[in-house]
Amino acid sequence: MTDVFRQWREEYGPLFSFTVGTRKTIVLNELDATTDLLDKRGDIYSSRPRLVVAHEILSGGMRGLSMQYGDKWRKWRKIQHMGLNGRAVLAYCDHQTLESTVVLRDLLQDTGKQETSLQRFVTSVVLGICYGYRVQNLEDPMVRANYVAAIEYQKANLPGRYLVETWPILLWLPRQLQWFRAPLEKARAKDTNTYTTFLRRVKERAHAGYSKDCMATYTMTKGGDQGLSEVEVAYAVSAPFSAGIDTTMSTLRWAIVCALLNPEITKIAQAEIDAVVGRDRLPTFQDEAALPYVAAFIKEVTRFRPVVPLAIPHAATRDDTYRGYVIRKGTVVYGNIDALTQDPTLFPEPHMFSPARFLGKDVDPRLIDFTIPFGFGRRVCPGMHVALKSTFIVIARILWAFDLLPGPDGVLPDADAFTFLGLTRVPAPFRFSVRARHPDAVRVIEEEGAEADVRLKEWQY
Ligand code: HEM
Repeated sequence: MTDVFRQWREEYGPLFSFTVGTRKTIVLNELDATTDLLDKRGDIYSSRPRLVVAHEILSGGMRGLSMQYGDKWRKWRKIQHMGLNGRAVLAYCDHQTLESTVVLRDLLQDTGKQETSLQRFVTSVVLGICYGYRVQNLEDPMVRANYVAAIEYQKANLPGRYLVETWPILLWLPRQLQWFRAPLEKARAKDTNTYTTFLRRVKERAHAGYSKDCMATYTMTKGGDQGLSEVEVAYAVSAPFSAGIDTTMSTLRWAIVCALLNPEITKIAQAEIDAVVGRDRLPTFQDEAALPYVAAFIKEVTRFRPVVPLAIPHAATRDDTYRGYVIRKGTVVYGNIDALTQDPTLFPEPHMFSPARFLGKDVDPRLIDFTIPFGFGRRVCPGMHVALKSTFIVIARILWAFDLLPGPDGVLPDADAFTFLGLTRVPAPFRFSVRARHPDAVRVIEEEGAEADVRLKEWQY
C-alpha cells in the first residue's frame, strides 16, 4: 500500500481520500495537516476503524491497539503509560544492558545465529517489561504461546479474509449460523488462558516476596488495575508483545543495514564512542547523553526506513471540516509516516542516509523531538522510549566492539529490498559478519558476558 499511496500523492497532492465499500479513508502526507488533525484535534481523531474479526470476536474487544477511543481505551492506555513512560523505562535499563552483552558475545562467537540472538534480546526485553521475565531461548513455551496469539491476530487482520469484515450485518445471524465464529472464539479462549496464566504467575511470585518492576506488578499496586477485570488487565499487560517485538527487531536490522551501507558515517559514530568510552568497558546508558552522533544515527535510521510506514489508522469520532474537506464521523485517517519522513521540504535529499541532518543549531524546530516514526497524537506509540533505549544499547555496543562487514558471500544488503510482517516493514534477509575492532573488545565482552550470565539469573523463573 505504501507504493500506491506514494503514487497517489504525486497525482493528487498531500491530502487525498478514497472510498472502499462504504468506508471513506483520508491519507495525510504532510506534517502540518497531520499535526493539525491527529495532534491538535486529538479529541476527534483518536479512535480506530472498527475491526469485527480481529478485535471484537478474536480479542473480545480487549486489545487496546485496535480499541475505539473512550473510557475503556483510556484505562488500557494508562496501564501502558505506567509501564512505559520515560521514567518507568529506567527500571528496565539494567536488564537491557545485560541482555545486550549476551548479544555481543553471540556475535563474537559467530554462531551464525545473529538474527536469533537479536530476536531473543528483543523478546526478552519485552517479556521483562510485561512480566519481569527473562527469555533464555525462543523455544520457551511462554514465548511460543505469545507468538501464536500475535500471529492469529495478524492473520485475522488480513484484508479480504473474512466476509463479515465488509458485511458486519452478518453478525445479526443467529450465533450458531455465524460459520466464522467458532475457530476465532476457540483461539480467544486459548489467548485468554495464556495471558491470565502469566499474570497469575507474577502475582504468586510477588506474594512469595519476589518481584521485578514490570507492567504486571504496577497493576497490582496503588489501584493500578483501575477496577478492570483480571482478564482485561491480563490483555493490557500483554500488549507490548504484539506491538514491541517486530518493530524493535526491524529497527535493529535497518540500523545494521545502514551501518553496512555507509561505512564513513559508521566510522564517525565509532570515533565518537571511542572518545567517550575508551577501550576498557562497554558503552552504557550513562554514556548516552555524551553520544549525540550515535543518537542522530538512530534517529536517521528511524527516518530513513520507518518500520511502521503507514502507522496504524486512526478514525474520526464526529463530523469535522478541514481545508474545505468535510470529514464524516467514522472516516479512517492515515498519517502517512513514509511520506512525511521522505518529504524533501523537511528532509533535503531524503534518499540520503545522513545523521548530520539532526545535528547543529539550524535543525528545524519541528524535528528536535523527532517522533514521526512513532505515530501521532493521543495514540502515539507508548513504547517509543523503551524501543529507543533497546536500539541505543545494542547499536552503540556493536559499533564499539565490531567492524561490520558483508556476509561470507560478500554481498551488501539492499536498502530498497524489504517485506512486510503485518504492519511492520522489515529489510529483506541479508547476511553480515563482524570483526572485533581491537583485542580489548574480545576481553571486555568475555569478562562482562560472564558477569551478565550471573546477574541475569535474577530475571529467570
Ligand atoms: C522502533 C520501534 C517501534 C516503532 C517504530 C513503533 C511505532 C508505532 C506506531 C507508528 C504506532 C501507531 C501510533 C498511532 O496510532 O498513531 C504504535 C502503536 C503502539 N506501540 Fe509502538 N512502535 C515501536 C515499538 C514499540 C514497543 C517496544 C512497544 C511496547 C513495549 C510498543 C507499543 C505500542 C502500543 C501498545 C501501541 C498502540 C497504542 C494505542 O493504540 O493507543 N511499540 N507504535
